[in-house]
Amino acid sequence: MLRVAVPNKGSLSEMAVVMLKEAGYTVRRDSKELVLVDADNDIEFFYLRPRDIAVYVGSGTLDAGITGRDLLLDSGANASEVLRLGFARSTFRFASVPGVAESAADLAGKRIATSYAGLVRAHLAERSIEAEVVRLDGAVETSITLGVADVIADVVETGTTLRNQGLVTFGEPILVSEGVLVARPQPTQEDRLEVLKRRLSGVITARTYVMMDYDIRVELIDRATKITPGLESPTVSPLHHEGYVAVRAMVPRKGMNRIMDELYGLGARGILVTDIAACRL
Ligand SMILES: Nc1ncnc2c1ncn2[C@@H]1O[C@H](COP(=O)(O)OP(=O)(O)OP(=O)(O)O)[C@@H](O)[C@H]1O
Ligand SMILES: O=P(O)(O)OC[C@H]1O[C@H](OP(=O)(O)OP(=O)(O)O)[C@H](O)[C@@H]1O
Ligand SMILES: [Mg+2]
Repeated sequence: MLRVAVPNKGSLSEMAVVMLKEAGYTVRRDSKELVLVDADNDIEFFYLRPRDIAVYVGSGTLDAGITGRDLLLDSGANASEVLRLGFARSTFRFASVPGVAESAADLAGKRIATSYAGLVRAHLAERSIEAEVVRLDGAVETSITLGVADVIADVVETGTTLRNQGLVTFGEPILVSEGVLVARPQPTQEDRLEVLKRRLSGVITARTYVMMDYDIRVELIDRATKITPGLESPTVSPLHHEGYVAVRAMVPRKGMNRIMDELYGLGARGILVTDIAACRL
């Protein structure tokens, strides 16, 4: 049975659970449930603190886990990213009151407050910058006002929290993060892990693409399939109505309206879009 860690709270938790559910797994119904066996799918889920997940996976106690790239790198655990999950996207950045620093070089001698001390220390060491790292649990944006730090390094998504505290980012982002599936470099249950990966990839594809169907005159088929090339090749079937074919292709959800307009302009009719409930490519 594959043993998998799932975030039990915080920004990653809800999206991780929704994704597992869409992938056909049993998910917990109440937040007091910490361990859940999904016997039908040969998998056991452990609901754990997001920050601890890479540690469990790296130590070999659990086979895989869902966490953030920033948490994985901060932990220094012997685990690596095996799939990007596309949710909880954020950057990890330095910030301060305007005028205090312009680039990483200005960090020398400063006090830097963060919840990600491992990540910040590694970043400073790579650049041979000597600075003091003040490790805090959260709400680090307030630490400058309260006088314990000159600079912060924290998760930035919309930038609202920083703005509310009168802070501005400086320098290049330390990291671009998102939810990821992590596992050990040489997993023991490789086949079972592959099934989990394939199921989660299926959810990502089903969210990213839609299925498009349309009818078009045979002589326009080459031009039409340039607009909808599909992932490998579109399906083209003859229609009872002579001179026409039906085309079916996956298209990116994001561009579907532009694609429909283009196809209609070319002469396609009966253009239908349907959601993909699940897939294995
Ligand atoms: N506003 C946000 N937008 C996107 N991702 C975020 C945001 N805040 C935190 N994260 C991500 O969530 C993970 C941290 O999860 P964790 O549960 O430790 O903190 P949290 O989401 O801030 O929750 P809490 O503050 O309730 O502890 C990291 O991967 C981080 O990048
Ligand atoms: O750029 P924004 O959209 O404002 O999001 C970023 C904020 O979200 C998270 O904080 P959270 O509310 O989880 O509090 P925390 O600092 O206590 O973790 C993160 O730590 C930042 O503070
Ligand atoms: Mg937080």
